[in-house]
Amino acid sequence: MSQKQQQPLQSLIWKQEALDLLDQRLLPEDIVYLTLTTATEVWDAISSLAVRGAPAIGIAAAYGVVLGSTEQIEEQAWFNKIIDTANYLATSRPTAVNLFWALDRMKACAVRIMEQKLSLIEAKQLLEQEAILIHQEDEATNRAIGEHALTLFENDMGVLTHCNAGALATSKYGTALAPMYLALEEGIHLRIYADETRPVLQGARLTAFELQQAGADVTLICDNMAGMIMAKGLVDAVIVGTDRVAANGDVANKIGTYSVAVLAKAHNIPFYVACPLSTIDLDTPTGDKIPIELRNDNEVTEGFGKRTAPQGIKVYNPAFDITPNEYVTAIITEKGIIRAPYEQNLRQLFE
Ligand SMILES: CSC[C@H]1O[C@H](OP(=O)(O)O)[C@H](O)[C@@H]1O
Repeated sequence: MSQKQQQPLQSLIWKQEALDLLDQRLLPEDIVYLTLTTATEVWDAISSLAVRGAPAIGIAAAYGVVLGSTEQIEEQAWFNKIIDTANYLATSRPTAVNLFWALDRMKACAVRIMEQKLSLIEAKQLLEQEAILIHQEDEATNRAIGEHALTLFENDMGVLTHCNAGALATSKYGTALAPMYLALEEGIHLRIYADETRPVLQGARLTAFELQQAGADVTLICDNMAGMIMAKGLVDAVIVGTDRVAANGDVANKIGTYSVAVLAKAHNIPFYVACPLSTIDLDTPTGDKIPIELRNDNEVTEGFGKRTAPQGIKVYNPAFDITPNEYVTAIITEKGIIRAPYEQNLRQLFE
């Protein structure tokens, strides 16, 4: 890796009795790792966006279940505590389906453990192994997503992305940013445009940061500039992450994604969504059934310190929006590139 390229920071580091979590609220200025030792601390970290990004949220919650399994006296109480802890962590944020997918995996692991009549020490070790497996699988999954996505990009293409679906939103590589990391490895030059992504600025604070650290050609733009650079012919493709894909291919992602998708369609620019199978929710039939998180007014009126709106102003702050499937050119997964008709083609991924 050249001097100017640096390994991306790890969003989560499991330390057996503790979870070290990169506090993404402080990036890009400060690099601080929180050491979490309880499920409550993990809940707070997810809810406050200290850790964010669908896969990273799922991984953190899985470790949160392990942290909540320590002080049991007998196996039924241990099992009950595991289920209660998982259900508690499920209340931290409503939209990213990876949270619930990871917690369901941990609960299923606890059921398997109970069938084996193990000691509590052995039980906790198996539960910890499941969380570590979720974490390790994510890295391989993201690299596979990147390999499939890179087949869609050519040297010197302009690629726009929204929010942060990079290494900071996952275990490594990211989903939408995975092809950008692989392009760097293979010497393919991509001109990357990162939307700043108001109001929490995941694009400016996180995507621009991690891609600059990696030595990528990244340009930061305000969200309202996306249409203009598309009109100037600077964008050849859009690729974003997602927090939940409905069974019909509708996509929930960071607020502003729908606007980018409509602009891309207007300019005949392909709009790609990158995600692992764990983000595809066949139990939710259409995008309008995906719960959209509403966050605090102050993210809009005084984000990062300075107040930028009158006191008492009404605020609407949905953290996500829905992009209907007709705007989605393809969904790129670890199993390959999925195109319409999404209903049948997504279901086939799980057969
Ligand atoms: C790879 S999932 C990233 C996904 O999560 C972000 O939301 P948040 O930062 O609020 O967790 C955004 O929707 C990204 O596309």
